[in-house]
Amino acid sequence: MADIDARSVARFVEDTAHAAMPHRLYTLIFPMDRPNGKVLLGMKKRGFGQGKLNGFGGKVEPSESVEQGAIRELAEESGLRATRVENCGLLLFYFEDNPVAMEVHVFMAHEYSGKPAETEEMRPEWFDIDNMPFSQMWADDKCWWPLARNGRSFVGRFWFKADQVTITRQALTPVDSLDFARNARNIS
Ligand SMILES: Nc1ncnc2c1[nH]c(=O)n2[C@H]1C[C@H](O)[C@@H](COP(=O)(O)OP(=O)(O)OP(=O)(O)O)O1
Repeated sequence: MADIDARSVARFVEDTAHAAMPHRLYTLIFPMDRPNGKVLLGMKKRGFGQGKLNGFGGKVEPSESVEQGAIRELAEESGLRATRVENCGLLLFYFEDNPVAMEVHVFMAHEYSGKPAETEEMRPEWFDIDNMPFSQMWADDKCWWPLARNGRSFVGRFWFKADQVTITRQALTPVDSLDFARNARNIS
């Protein structure tokens, strides 16, 4: 699974090559119900990733932190208001037909209020954390979900073909801390 060590992944995110590379910031947040072993996913009804089950999230606005963006997107897409979140992963996606990389900051929501409600963008549904519907999710999710599910922080890089299904190369590693990702910003 992991083909490079944690420091080299961290260095990649920090180094000048990545810093100079066009990339856009996104969030991805998973409301967890640990006592019942459940996670809330949403069926994406429109736009990028339509027809896939995923966590909630989207583009980070210039005026907000990635954490604020994750909480906002969760509220907009599911109706839940997160009150305790944890940054658990960083995913970098490259597509062969797009020069702009996606830098996705992954969160777990451990405490939240409200009831999940269908929105224009997402249809929420609870799933068993040990029986995830990977065949309906992005192809990378089955690689890193076991780390997230077990409370490990991780950094992953995935190179996709234009079909948005086929992964041609990947690197995934657990990390002790995601502090190095705190200064994330959009590069255009
Ligand atoms: N490969 C993969 N695995 C897991 N999750 C994702 C991917 N690729 C992705 O894009 N994602 C996630 C990251 C984000 O949470 C969404 C994509 O955000 P998007 O819906 O395009 O952003 P919004 O800001 O909500 O979009 P609009 O409102 O402009 O439609 O998927």
